[in-house]
Amino acid sequence: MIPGGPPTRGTGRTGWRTTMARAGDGRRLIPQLRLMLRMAHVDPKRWIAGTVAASVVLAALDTLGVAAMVPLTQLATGGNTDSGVLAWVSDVVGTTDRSVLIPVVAAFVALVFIVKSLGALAFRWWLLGRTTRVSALSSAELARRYALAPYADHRARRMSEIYRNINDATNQSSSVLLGLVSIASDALVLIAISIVLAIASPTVTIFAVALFSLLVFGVQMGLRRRQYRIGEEIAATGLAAWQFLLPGLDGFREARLTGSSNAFIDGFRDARLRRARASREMGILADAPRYLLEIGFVFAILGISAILFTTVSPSEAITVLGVFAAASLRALPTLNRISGSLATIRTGRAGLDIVSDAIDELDAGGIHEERPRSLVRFEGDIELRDVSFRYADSEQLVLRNVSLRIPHNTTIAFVGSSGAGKSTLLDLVLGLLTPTDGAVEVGGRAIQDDLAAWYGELGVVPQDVFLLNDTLTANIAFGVPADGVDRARVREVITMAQLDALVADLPQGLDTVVGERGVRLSGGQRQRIGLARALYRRPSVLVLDEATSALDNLTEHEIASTLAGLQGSLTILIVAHRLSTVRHADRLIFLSEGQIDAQGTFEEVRAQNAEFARLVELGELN
Ligand SMILES: Nc1ncnc2c1ncn2[C@@H]1O[C@H](COP(=O)(O)OP(=O)(O)OP(=O)(O)O)[C@@H](O)[C@H]1O
Repeated sequence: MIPGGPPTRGTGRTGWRTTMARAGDGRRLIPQLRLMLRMAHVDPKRWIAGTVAASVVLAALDTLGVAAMVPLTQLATGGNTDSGVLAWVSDVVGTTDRSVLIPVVAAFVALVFIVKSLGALAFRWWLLGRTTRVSALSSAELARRYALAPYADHRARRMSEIYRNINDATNQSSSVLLGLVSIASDALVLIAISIVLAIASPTVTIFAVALFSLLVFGVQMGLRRRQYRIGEEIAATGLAAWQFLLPGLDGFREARLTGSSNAFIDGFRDARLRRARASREMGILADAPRYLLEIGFVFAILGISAILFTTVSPSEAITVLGVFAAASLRALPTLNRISGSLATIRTGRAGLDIVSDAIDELDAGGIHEERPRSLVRFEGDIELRDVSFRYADSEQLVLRNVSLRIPHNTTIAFVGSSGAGKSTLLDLVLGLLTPTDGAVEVGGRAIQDDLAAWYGELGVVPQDVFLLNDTLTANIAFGVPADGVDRARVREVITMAQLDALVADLPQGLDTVVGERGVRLSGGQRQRIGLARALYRRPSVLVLDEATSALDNLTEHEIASTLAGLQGSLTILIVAHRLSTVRHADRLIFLSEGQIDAQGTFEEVRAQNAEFARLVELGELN
């Protein structure tokens, strides 16, 4: 573990501590599973009906197969064909000749087992299909809720936890579902087998059921808590693995330059090794009951033989033993599967707890509805009325009673020293953050009333432009399906963002793949693509957040002239440290410690505010 590196265990609401406290809390299981099925848009009633129907058919076939062993063993041991089951069988087949009856009954038994095995395989196929689908759909739904969560909540989350929850925890959760359904259908089979055995010999049945129940119950009670713990360890190590992998690979440059790549990967390796140990223990604890059951079976055979050979005739004893052996042949794998399913459920519970806690937390935060651009548009001046803001995890107000009117189609630049609150103010105007007090209105309407409509008005150029691994066109039309892209508009914004020379240089022009696996672009080129992307949407408000920081002087000058050309035709909001970017704004807003200290033209603010004058002098805005 690297000093100061990521903790190996989560401590958030969805972390391991909460799960530890609840290990074994069976009351939450059904509501949690219902929640998961709801997330996957699966109707539990149809699911349960299908499972019960299939399980009943399979159990009936099982019963038939085991029951058919009675006449078969009776025939083999020379039982009388004039009475009982054998008389009925001879009647159906139409002969009492054993050389005909034995192969016919044996063929029937074989047929029943084949049909039952194929049926069981089909049921498993269906069940696995349903549970893996639930896993995929609930994972996608969780990802959707994370992606549509309020921005402030998102910023407070750890990416490693989001990745772990969306991937590992949903997989663990669906294994609980699979385990439960498997147990339900296996239990039906066991009951059916016990009924047949009880008809053949009640004493043997009571003995066998008591012995196996005791074995299964005893072993499972012993394993219970350990299996929960293993599930928690798997969830915790999943989180730890992401926590080391992300800085090691996402933070590649920093890791390389600080010589900490190996330390991060060592942390990742330790987490994976811990997980491997937990997985091994999980496998052993799931398998161990099987061996104990097999030993139990041998004792059962000995015990039953002792009972039978001392109480009934040898031929009757052999018949009952034959039925018992056939029943055990079916019951043992079923019991083993039940032990395995119980292990899966217990180790999967940690994941289910994590997913349901995450959903509770996401639901409490609310969800942003994405809608197409509304017909009722936001038009007019932007007005901040007495806006104060505090981040949820902090006591201090970052902005205090800010009141400000931004007239329609003007260009406003926000300036101030680092930490003054510029980006926070911008996020409030964008509607990404909600004021703690006060309101942001446009044309007299609060933007929070219809955020989707407000977002439709905005074109935002961030400091760090996110590039899709796709063509330049797709990167500019961001999110618009290929057949819906307005190529003429793409060309227009390419020119506006001073990208013509770049396009001319690219091997396939606008259709060149850029980004991760395509042509690498410089920081300045990325920022210009960001500008083209923002303009493509024909915004009525263009927002640049440190968006010219990576441009060389010449490009910055050209972008500034593009902005100057746009000035007056739309509202432009700029946060920048560069003097040349903010110099020609209609108005500068100087922020200091969360309040507006001065506003006016560049020269007016310079004359009014000593701190701003000093920043200009020090070249901090240059
Ligand atoms: N998520 C957060 N939780 C708590 N405090 C925060 C959070 N984000 C920012 N802050 C604090 O809010 C204050 C304003 O930050 P903000 O990023 O708005 O400043 P800024 O003027 O844009 O700074 P810079 O020019 O350095 O980007 C800072 O003191 C910062 O530490």
